[in-house]
Amino acid sequence: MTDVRHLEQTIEAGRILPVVVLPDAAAADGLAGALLAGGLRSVEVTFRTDAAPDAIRAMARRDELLVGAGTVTRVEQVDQAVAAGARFVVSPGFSVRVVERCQALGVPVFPGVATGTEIQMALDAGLTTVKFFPAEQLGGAPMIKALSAPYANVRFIPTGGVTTRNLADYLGLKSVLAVGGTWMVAPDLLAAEDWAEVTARTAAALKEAATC
Ligand SMILES: O=C[C@H](O)COP(=O)(O)O
Ligand SMILES: CC(=O)C(=O)O
Repeated sequence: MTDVRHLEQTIEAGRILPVVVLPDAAAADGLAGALLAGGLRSVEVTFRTDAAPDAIRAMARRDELLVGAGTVTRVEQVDQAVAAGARFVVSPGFSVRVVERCQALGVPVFPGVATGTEIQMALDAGLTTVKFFPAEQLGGAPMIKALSAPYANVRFIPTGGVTTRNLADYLGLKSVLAVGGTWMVAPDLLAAEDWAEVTARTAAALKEAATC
């Protein structure tokens, strides 16, 4: 059983959760090294490609990196993710079945929410940290601020359209645990295995986040 508080503290320390879509698991170790070199200690590897389980397995070998699974929409993906070494699970939406499977396995889960209804589903399931997705399209930081009024104990991980341009708007909110995004692990960088640029963007993002 993973200590959720400790895990959330690790994610909150960097305040950035890179969302990785990796076409080929062969690039996973290079990517892990690039993120660590940039100063990041947590990453979400999405099940948007078949490479996800092998990529998670490869990245989870690095003890200093907290590796989670993203875009987990089905129960069998929870099992695959956990078997590969994922320490947390993220979904773009709220699935009762996915949440219950994670809870049965003792794996922290951050379901996606877009409305008060979904936040209440999370609260009913005993969860107080959720992904807010797709953040910019849903109204961005002002929307989170509005939702935080009635749901004062909920922490959000906004993802979707977050970049260095609007990072501070989100991280300025107490209710935001961290922001998720792809800008430091953009598909063109991963395809080119441009680890120097991944490290540079990661370090720049962390530097900016530290000022918020
Ligand atoms: O795939 C990841 C999420 O959809 C967020 O993507 P984005 O940071 O490129 O908007
Ligand atoms: C949106 C997101 O983070 C996910 O697909 O899990």
